Amino acid sequence: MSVLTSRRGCLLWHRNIRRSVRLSNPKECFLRSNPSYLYSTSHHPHDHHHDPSIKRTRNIGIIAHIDAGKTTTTERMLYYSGFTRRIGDVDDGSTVTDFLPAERARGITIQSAAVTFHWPPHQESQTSGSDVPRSHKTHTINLIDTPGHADFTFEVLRSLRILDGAVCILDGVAGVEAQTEKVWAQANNYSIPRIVFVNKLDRDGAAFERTVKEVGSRLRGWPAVCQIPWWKGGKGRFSGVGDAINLCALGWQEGGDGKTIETFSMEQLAEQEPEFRSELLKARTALVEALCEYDEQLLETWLECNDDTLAVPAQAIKDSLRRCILDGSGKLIPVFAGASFRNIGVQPLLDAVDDLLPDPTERPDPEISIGSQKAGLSDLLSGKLSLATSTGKHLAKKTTSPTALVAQIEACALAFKVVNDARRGILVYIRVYSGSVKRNAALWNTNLHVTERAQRLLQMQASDAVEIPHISAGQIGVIAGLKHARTGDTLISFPGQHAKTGPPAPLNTLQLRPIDVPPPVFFAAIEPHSLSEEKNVAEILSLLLREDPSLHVNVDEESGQVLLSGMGELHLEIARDRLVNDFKAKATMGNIEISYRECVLAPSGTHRFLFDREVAGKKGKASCEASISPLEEAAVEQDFTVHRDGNTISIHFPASAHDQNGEPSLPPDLPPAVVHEALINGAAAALARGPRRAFPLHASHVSLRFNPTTDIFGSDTSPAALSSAARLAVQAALKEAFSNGSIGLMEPVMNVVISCDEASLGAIVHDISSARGGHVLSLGTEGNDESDIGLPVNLKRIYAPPDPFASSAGGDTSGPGQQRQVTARVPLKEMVGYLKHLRSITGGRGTFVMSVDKFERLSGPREKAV
Ligand SMILES: Nc1nc2c(ncn2[C@@H]2O[C@H](COP(=O)(O)OP(=O)(O)OP(=O)(O)O)[C@@H](O)[C@H]2O)c(=O)[nH]1
Repeated sequence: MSVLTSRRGCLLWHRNIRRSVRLSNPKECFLRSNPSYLYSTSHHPHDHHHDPSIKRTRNIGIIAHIDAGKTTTTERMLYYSGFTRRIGDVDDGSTVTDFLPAERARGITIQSAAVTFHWPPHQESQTSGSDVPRSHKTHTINLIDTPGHADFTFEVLRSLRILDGAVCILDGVAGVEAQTEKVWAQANNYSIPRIVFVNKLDRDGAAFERTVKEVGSRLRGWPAVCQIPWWKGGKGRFSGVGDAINLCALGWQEGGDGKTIETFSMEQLAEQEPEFRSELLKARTALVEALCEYDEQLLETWLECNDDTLAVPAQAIKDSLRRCILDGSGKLIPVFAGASFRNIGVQPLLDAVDDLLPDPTERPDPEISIGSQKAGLSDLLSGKLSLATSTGKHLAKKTTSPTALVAQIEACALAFKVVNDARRGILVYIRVYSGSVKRNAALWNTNLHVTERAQRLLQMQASDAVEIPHISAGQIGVIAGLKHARTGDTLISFPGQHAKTGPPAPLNTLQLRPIDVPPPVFFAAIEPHSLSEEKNVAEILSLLLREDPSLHVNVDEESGQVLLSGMGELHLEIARDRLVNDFKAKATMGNIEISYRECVLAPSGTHRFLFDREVAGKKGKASCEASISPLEEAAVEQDFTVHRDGNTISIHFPASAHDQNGEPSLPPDLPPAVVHEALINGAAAALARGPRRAFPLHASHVSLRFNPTTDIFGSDTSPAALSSAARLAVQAALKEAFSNGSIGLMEPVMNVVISCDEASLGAIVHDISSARGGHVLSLGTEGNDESDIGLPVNLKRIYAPPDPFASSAGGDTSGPGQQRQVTARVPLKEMVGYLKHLRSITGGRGTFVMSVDKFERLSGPREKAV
């Protein structure tokens, strides 16, 4: 049984225990009643000599379903912080954060921009006094904007991994939507502390109670209602909120800019809004009771207040909320209320960001990969991680110990966004995880293996920028002028590093919070309007790829056709907009099509290819042997193996070709790393185009055999010649497989989650399983279905104030329970245009999300239909 279903029992249990050990030690009493003291002394694993202002830094994001009001809320935040002089309006396209023309036109956020502002503004802050709430001291807020559409999931993931906290905005009419659930689950994976803001409470049909219950049923955490909506006189205009933490009401003037907030004490409410006052008292009791189930410290305070929930100090409640959400599990979810568009509720939400969300030093150690090991960054930096064993022979040869090497790392940062700014050129947004990136530092890019100099460092304020001398751990900033760094690359600064090969291995492979990008499933041909445009179009495409590495470009070796592939139709449409409208490329994008794959069904023979031709005016000669087999049958135990786009490529050197250290013996101008890269790139190019229908290969294993004595021809053997030899040898193997009839076709199969009401369930299941060739995996009732997302929550116990405008069906706990959730696996081809169909069979109420499960071999009749 869960904690939540045994609320009362659990409370009593705590009380008994606590009563019997009544605190007698004054120091312990002090610690318990001053949780902030506990915070400041807590030792944190990666708390290495941070600048004190880091405690007052919040790196947060706003996550929401499309149209929930993220942009509107951000704009209000910037306005109240004094950052902008007028309130931007999404509908007239003048907002600060959505600054790409494509975003303005669509009114959706497709690109994360980080904006730095201060809350509260300096003139309103207080700094003296130890019991001053956090929200009275000026904090630096780095707000990272995240996109809301499913096609931009990787944008979302890339932003999520650098956040320390998030505000999730819900539409108070639509409630919790499919995309919100998806992003919420991703935020759970990254353990990001979150608070919820129920927006649009001014709209007809707004239902705070229903939305709160959906927070419980669909986000699977306990909603801790911190504010309740205030409709004047019970059913009038939405004009403010009741604050259950501070026990007061906050009122906003109709039609004003929202800067002036009128506070109403409980005494005033007793006179003017007695019913609202009594609801607020209920909310306070429910809040304290809920927190006590998760937090013994608050339970203690409550007992000290003689069980009077109203006597519990506001600060103790804030500290408790903070502790309860710090682990990022989403088990308890603080809920706030407002209507950003009417300028209601935004300032208290900002206070909650300061008060409840963590500073960078309170976050868990960031994940890294180094060589083939996975670990935490502080384990590496503190020397706890044993590097020598991971890469054995590489480090053994070095004279410096790995610990001493690690100690020399000056800075470690993650590039989380690349933006082409019309005025400033290419801007790379970074988050620094350790040390400090200084102006002019040489930065080694551990993904691309190049060094670049950070010539200018900026702090971005949406469309304005301020030059800064360094960006230190925990902070977010921008490097201007980098030529290579892409979204997702790790940059390290290591004094005395070699400009070409970077820091010594394995430090040169250090990667922060790596994420897996699933394979692209849609593609379209890009046709430059003329030959002279080709180069320009190629440059723009490479910039698009730097911005968004979930886009891929393939140039077909034979036809010369350029194919752009991505995660979804909208993903490619936006790329086209960027290409044609924003970058003015003179090119056309063809139809968006499903990206099938080819696979090898049986192992091929071994093919040797001797390449002997002039490449760019220079003689090139090299040879190589290749064979190809189905991945599951291959014994992948070669000297050197890499995974590429769902395939593996191995290189095997004959035993005679190794030196005494076990490294392949190669001429000095062709070191192992160069030979590996050239051969792998050649093989990967061959795999990009299958012999049957020109689709990329998938689930295949290439084995390359390379003998330096017979395959290298003195100075005629360049890396380009090696690549060509490998490519042509693999192509020969593929050709053989094709002529033997052993090339199959594969299609992307999606995991689909459809939310609908009970009435449309039958029609949806029938359509999915008979018309679309899908398999229904489960039919859950939201809220009852035990999934791995979190605890099942007992809806009946959740507190929320009654909705004054509830429809006849609403108002009881069964409301959200009627929602059903269909989980199915369906071929992507059958899901094209599904939203329209779903809307028609559900009267517009059904929603769905999907993600690639895997590629599956096509059966005979389906294969013919391709
Ligand atoms: N009535 C009302 N409308 C609102 C409120 N907040 C936002 N809106 C409207 O809702 C629409 C969507 O708001 P946005 O701020 O663009 O939403 P978003 O979440 O940023 O959307 P994307 O950028 O598309 O993901 C706009 O037309 C807003 O004017 C609100 O509090 N009340």
